[in-house]
Amino acid sequence: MVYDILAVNPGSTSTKIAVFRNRQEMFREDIEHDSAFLDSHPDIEEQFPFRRDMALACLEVHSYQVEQLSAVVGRGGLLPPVKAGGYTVNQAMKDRILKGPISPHASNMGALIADAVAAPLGIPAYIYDAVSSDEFMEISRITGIPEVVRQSFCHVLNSKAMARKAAEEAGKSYEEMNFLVAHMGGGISFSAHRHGKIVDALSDDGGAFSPQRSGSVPIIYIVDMCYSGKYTKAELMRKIRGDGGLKAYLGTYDCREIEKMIRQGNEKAELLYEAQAYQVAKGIGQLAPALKGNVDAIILTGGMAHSKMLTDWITDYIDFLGPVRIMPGEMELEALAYGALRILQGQEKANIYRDALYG
Ligand SMILES: Nc1ncnc2c1ncn2[C@@H]1O[C@H](COP(=O)(O)OP(=O)(O)O)[C@@H](O)[C@H]1O
Ligand SMILES: CCCC(=O)OP(=O)(O)O
Repeated sequence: MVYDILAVNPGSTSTKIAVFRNRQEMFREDIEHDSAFLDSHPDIEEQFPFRRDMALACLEVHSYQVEQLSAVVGRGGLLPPVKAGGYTVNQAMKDRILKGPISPHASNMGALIADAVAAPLGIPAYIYDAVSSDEFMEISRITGIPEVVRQSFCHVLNSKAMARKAAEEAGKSYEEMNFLVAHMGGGISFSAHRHGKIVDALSDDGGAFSPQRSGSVPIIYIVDMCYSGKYTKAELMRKIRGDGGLKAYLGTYDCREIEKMIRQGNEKAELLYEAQAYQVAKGIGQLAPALKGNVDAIILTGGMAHSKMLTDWITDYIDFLGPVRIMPGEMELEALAYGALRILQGQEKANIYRDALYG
C-alpha cells in the first residue's frame, strides 16, 4: 500500500515541510519566515494559518495535488505530559494549544497546521514523539522544591530518530540499546535512552547554555534579577530563550561566525566556545548515571554537531564514558513521516489525547 504523508516541523524562524511516499522523500522545503512578521504576529492563532498557507503554497510550487495525501503529521509541542509515539490531533489538543495553559514554543503549531491541512481533505492529522513525551523514571521528576516537578522536555523527535538510526547501523533494535544523546541546535537538550525509553533528560533550560539560550544558571541570581526592578518578565525570558548563551556574549548565535572569530585570534570567543563544549560534556555526564555505565554510544546531533572544533572538544572531555557518534543535523521530518507511516500501516496505534481541562 502506498501512502503520501506531509510532515510539518514549525521552528522559531522557519517551517520545514516534506512530502514522503512511504519512506521515500519526494521533496522538502525549509520555508524561512520574515522575522519582522513573526515578531509582529507573536500570537499562535495568527501565526499558524500563515504558516499553513505557506506550506500549502509550497505544495503548489511542486505541482503536488493535496488530494493525494494519506495523512499529515506535525511536530508535537509542549503539551502536558504525553506518551512517546503518535497522537491523533483532536479538539482537546487544539483547545489546550490555543487556550492554554501551555509554554510558548513554535512546535506547538505542528498539531494546528497538520489539522488545518488534513481536516478539509478528510484524512488523519497526527503529532509524533512530542517535545513533552514523558517516559521518565519517577526519581527523575524530583526537585528540591516540592512545588517544582521536573518535566520531560527535550528534542525527543530527533534524539530518538538518531538513536534508532545508530541502533539500526549496529544491527540491533533501539529497544536493545542504551544511548546518551546531546541535541545541539538553537536549544541544547540531553536525553538518556534506556532500552527504548527516555528515562531522564535535561531540557534547553535545564542543562548547557546554547548559541541563543542561557541553559541552567544558579537560581539565586535569577531570583535577585526578578526582584531587582531592572527587568520585565519578557526581558528575562529573552535572556533564557533567544538572547542568551553565546549570542549574549558575542552578538551572534552562528557557530560558523564564532569559529571564524577564533581563527582570527579572538581569545574571548575561543574561551566561550570551549565553555560551550565543556557544558555539553557536563550535561552528558549528568545523565550518565541513568544508564549505570551501560552506554552503547554517546550521540552528538543537531546543527552544531557539524562543528569539528566543538565535537573534538566534547569528545575529549567525555569519551571515557563510551564511544562517541557524531550524527550532525536532524532527522525530524523523516521521524515524523516514518512514525505516521507506521500508524497507517498498522504497526503502531495512534494514541488519543485526553486533557484535564478540555476532555
Ligand atoms: N556547518 C555548521 N558548523 C557549525 N555550526 C553549525 C553548522 N550548521 C549549523 N550550525 C549551528 O547550529 C545551530 C543551529 O542548529 P539547528 O539544529 O539548525 O537549530 P534549530 O533547528 O534549533 O534552529 C546554530 O547555532 C548554527 O550556527
Ligand atoms: C527542548 C525543547 C525543544 C526545543 O527547544 O526545540 P528547538 O531547539 O527546536 O527550539
